[in-house]
Amino acid sequence: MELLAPAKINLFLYVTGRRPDGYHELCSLMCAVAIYDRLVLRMGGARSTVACHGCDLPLDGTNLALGAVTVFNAALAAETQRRPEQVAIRLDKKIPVGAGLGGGSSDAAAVLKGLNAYHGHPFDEGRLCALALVLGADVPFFIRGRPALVTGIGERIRPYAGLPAMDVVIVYPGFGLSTAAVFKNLNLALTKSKKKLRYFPFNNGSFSATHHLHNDLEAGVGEHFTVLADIKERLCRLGAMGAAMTGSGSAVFGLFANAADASKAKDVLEQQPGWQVFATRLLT
Ligand SMILES: C[C@@](CO)(OP(=O)(O)O)[C@H](O)COP(=O)(O)OP(=O)(O)OC[C@H]1O[C@@H](n2ccc(N)nc2=O)[C@H](O)[C@@H]1O
Ligand SMILES: Nc1ncnc2c1ncn2[C@@H]1O[C@H](COP(=O)(O)OP(=O)(O)O)[C@@H](O)[C@H]1O
Repeated sequence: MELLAPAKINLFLYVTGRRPDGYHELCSLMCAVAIYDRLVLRMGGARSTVACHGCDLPLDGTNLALGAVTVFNAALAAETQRRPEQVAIRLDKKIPVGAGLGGGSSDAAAVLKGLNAYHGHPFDEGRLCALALVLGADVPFFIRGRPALVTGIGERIRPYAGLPAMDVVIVYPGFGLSTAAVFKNLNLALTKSKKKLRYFPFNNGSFSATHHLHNDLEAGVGEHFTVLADIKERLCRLGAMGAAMTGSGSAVFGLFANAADASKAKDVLEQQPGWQVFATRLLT
């Protein structure tokens, strides 16, 4: 079975609070983009394995693709009459790791959905999302896959229809960041998000690339990595309607009105040694 796992960007991300268990409450507009990891699943065998191509990831249960097999098989054994099977996964990694592009989460969601289809859909989408949340806060979004307003720590997902088709240039600056470390470094008192959130037309307004891009995690990361502000400025000079860091970084994206402008910006930015640049589009 062959699966494609798309990356995502956070068009805006507000941190609205902190739970007693340390996780943060968010309000984020998320959309998948057309950059894909490719996974090939071979069913059967004595034990589940993962082999990664294109990057150096752990190959044990901490690999989110393999973790998804364990979570799925445990639920299958406990909640249905079906017999779990071991799975050998080949993962061709295209999404930069630790970039705020959700690659690991998307790999996990793709495996959960793929195994669910293989076994004849024993779980509905709601149950799959609950299994996904065990693997990571971002994983339920990828189960649904459509543009969404995401709240809670990532488990409340409301489809959002107000996103226009847009072209996106994503710049990975050559280093990844740890999501946990970025949240730890956040000064919640400075975000004052609840007040700012009032300005977004949640119910039926449409998204504006010039007004609504925002990321509460950006200031803290930007203090340590000034290259992010540099990337944003260069994207805007090259014609982006707006630019922001995605998720907990390190990647920065710019939104463009058309594919020709996005492609021109990519050609310029990828001259920079160490940067990996993608010209892609929102999967609206
Ligand atoms: C920030 C976001 C925004 O979309 O994306 P990324 O930048 O990671 O892609 C997500 O909330 C990340 O989701 P995900 O990457 O699945 O996070 P997890 O593995 O569940 O959590 C890693 C660590 O980040 C912190 N964390 C994560 C999510 C959240 N809502 N609050 C948190 O405080 C916690 O310290 C947690 O231990
Ligand atoms: N299949 C996977 N793909 C990417 N990262 C993975 C995977 N499995 C585990 N990880 C771990 O997850 C962390 C980053 O995940 P990733 O989804 O790439 O970044 P982000 O959370 O910033 O979007 C890294 O520490 C990486 O080792």
